[in-house]
Amino acid sequence: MTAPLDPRGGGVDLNIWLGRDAETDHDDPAFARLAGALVRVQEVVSGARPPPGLSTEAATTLGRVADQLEPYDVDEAAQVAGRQFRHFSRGQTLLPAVAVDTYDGQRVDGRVTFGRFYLGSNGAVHGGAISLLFDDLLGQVANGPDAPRARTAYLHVNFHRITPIGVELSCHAGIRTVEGRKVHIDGELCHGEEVVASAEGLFVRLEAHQL
Ligand SMILES: CCCCCCCC(=O)SCCNC(=O)CCNC(=O)[C@H](O)C(C)(C)COP(=O)(O)OP(=O)(O)OC[C@H]1O[C@@H](n2cnc3c(N)ncnc32)[C@H](O)[C@@H]1OP(=O)(O)O
Repeated sequence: MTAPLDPRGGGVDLNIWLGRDAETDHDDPAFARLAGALVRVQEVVSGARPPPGLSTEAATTLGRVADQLEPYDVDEAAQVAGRQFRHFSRGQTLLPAVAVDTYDGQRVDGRVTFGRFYLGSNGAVHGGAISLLFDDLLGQVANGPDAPRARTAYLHVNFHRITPIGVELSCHAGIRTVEGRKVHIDGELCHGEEVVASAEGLFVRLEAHQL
């Protein structure tokens, strides 16, 4: 098995617990490395105050990279971003990288550190980034290995305390109830013992014509 690429330099397994690493036709370690490099650029650019000359030079360099990649545009069925199940964030550079510690089919416990890319202001993580984390984490639990595909019908997020950037937080999600096609999932984001945000989501399992 290919070692996951951790943009923060660690090396734990993740996403594999979804059981989706069977979809190896999309596994592309070189692309995952590219996504990891882009995550690093997002992070560094978000926190940098470079001199104008360097900004101009870096913009030219990044433009050149985009020019190189643009001819390889494919439709959704063929794309590899978001399908790197052996790598952090599945190679989807929008998502914060979650390291999964435990998963039993009903509940997941993991860790996440929001970097400067996710800063709202005043040292706090942007609320939209927290909602994104919950949508994906709860969504992955809803879409576990043996479960039918499900979509978020609603996601209710409560922001209890400022969520700090640059600090390792724990994140948790677990199925509360399943009623027919409706899966209710709860989530928490904690700084130490303190719950900084919580979420409650409804995921509706799709019918054949909705896949
Ligand atoms: C591995 C990848 C993990 C990543 C996961 C990320 C998850 C996502 O972000 S998905 C993208 C965001 N979500 C979407 O785009 C969904 C858009 N909405 C839809 O497609 C549809 O509204 C959908 C599928 C959720 C439900 O539609 P439909 O299948 O027609 O369900 P419908 O028959 O109306 O309702 C089924 C049940 O759910 C309930 N329900 C549906 N929507 C809601 C809602 N918003 N609030 C409360 N209840 C609802 C209905 O009342 C009904 O309940 P009951 O059976 O008790 O009468």
